[in-house]
Amino acid sequence: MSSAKPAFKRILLKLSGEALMGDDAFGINRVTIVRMAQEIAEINRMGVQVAVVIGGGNIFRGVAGGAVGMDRATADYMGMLATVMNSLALADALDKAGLTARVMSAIGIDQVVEPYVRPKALQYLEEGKVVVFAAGTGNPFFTTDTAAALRGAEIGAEMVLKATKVDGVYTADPKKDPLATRYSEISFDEAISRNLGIMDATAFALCRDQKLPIKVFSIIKNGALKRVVLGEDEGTLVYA
Ligand SMILES: Nc1ncnc2c1ncn2[C@@H]1O[C@H](COP(=O)(O)OP(=O)(O)O)[C@@H](O)[C@H]1O
Ligand SMILES: O=c1ccn([C@@H]2O[C@H](COP(=O)(O)OP(=O)(O)O)[C@@H](O)[C@H]2O)c(=O)[nH]1
Repeated sequence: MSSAKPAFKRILLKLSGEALMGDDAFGINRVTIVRMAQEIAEINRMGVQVAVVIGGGNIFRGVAGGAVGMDRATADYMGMLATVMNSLALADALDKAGLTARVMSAIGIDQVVEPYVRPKALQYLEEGKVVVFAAGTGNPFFTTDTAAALRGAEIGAEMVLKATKVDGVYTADPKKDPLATRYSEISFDEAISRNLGIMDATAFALCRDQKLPIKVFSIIKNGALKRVVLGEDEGTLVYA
């Protein structure tokens, strides 16, 4: 076991919903979610307080519903409910990995999970429990990236760790432009002015205003989360 000291006391981890699909076409891939839970358990055991915001794109995306003629706000509520399902699956996997996880929802569904109450979330984190924030911000027209920025700021996280399908922020979308190159770091102002599609502008602006740095790194690469937490060179740092 490594005796290296983590660089953070409290982090907010954003997991892309689509990344939960693994190699499947949709839904939650068992192997992927179990591996993620184990990686979270590893950093939690190093003494890092971990809060998680999870996306819902593997199940439903509001924009997709809106595009086929659904009322956008209704479609967004469906997207938020999708994040609740992912949160329950992740909490279950975290429990099986030996951790204690608590899911807190931004929308009231008290029979399923407890509501988000900030002091309660802080208490859980202090106790070493992993808190999974479900239902995004609780508002349509937002994303779970913005929820990650919001909750990260609220709980006083030192950094937002965005685990996604790409291994950092590129000069252009690397899935569309094979010539795109990766930044090792980039300022919020530059990321916003260059319109880099890795995160929406609302999330970037909130983190910039709160001086909350973001690290974008690969969810696919084994051990990347631990390397980020140890302050090693991994992914792209977005700074204020
Ligand atoms: N400049 C960029 N650098 C890196 N990734 C980008 C960039 N622009 C767009 N992307 C896309 O952003 C996605 C990562 O964001 P994420 O929120 O995890 O995905 P999604 O919204 O598809 O669930 C990547 O799959 C990548 O294709
Ligand atoms: O505060 C929020 C967070 C999410 N969503 C909805 O939930 C969906 C899933 O979230 P997201 O697309 O951010 O997930 P990810 O890209 O991480 O899979 C979004 O498309 C929105 O429809 C929303 O309306 N408000």
